[in-house]
Amino acid sequence: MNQVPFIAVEGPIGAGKTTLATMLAAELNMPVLKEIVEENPFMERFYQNLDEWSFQLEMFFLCNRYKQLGDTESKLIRQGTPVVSDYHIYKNLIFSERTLKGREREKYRQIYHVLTDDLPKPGVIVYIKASLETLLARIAKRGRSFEQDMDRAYLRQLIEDYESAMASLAVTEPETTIITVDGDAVDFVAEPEHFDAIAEQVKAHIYGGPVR
Ligand SMILES: Nc1ncnc2c1ncn2[C@@H]1O[C@H](COP(=O)(O)OP(=O)(O)OP(=O)(O)O)[C@@H](O)[C@H]1O
Ligand SMILES: Nc1nc(=O)c2ncn([C@H]3C[C@H](O)[C@@H](CO)O3)c2[nH]1
Repeated sequence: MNQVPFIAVEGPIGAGKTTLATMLAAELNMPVLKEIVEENPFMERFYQNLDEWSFQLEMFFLCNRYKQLGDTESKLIRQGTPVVSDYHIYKNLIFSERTLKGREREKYRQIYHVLTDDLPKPGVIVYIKASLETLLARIAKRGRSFEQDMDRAYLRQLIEDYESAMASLAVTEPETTIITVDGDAVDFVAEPEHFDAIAEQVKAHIYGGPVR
């Protein structure tokens, strides 16, 4: 890779993105970019009534990520500082295609492309995939009140949506390396060698991988 390394950790809700991104940033000595959650004023209402609040929630996430990634590009990447992020901007489309319908979905798509087409895209995505059981256990362990009654069907759908999205990114953005982590079998928190194996793969791509 001959450009400034930009790594994104992705996966469905509770997969361990923030945890792994923070660990990778420490290992690689890079700043970590974390998405805004608690400050989102629509989060609680969204989980109580998806149909009513999804457009506001998706727009809030989109505007926040647009600002964060714009700042990251100007203040870090363009200055030569590599970054690890706990999300990829594409997740906006993964969620919005699931939560929005009809005209709102169409309007959101247009705004998404206008805002994101020239944002920096990561060269490496670490995709944590995990079963419904694993995700539910982690969501329960983390204990955010607004997530505790999450509809299982919604989470199950998102697992599938993530699978399709990663398969489609592999085709539409072949220059992006996708490292898939089996979140059911690999425990990068409890097993140092599991984390080391992921970190080695990332290092191989950013320092020793093919020149992009
Ligand atoms: N490999 C793991 N083994 C056990 N617990 C884990 C593991 N990874 C993360 N956790 C725990 O699971 C919970 C969710 O992790 P985390 O917040 O990193 O997920 P996330 O993917 O960033 O979530 P979100 O999609 O909501 O942003 C946390 O309590 C974290 O400590
Ligand atoms: N609908 C929707 N769209 C998004 O872009 C999005 N990004 C994150 N989330 C939800 C998942 C966790 O509950 C919580 C923290 O990740 O916020 C989202 N929900």
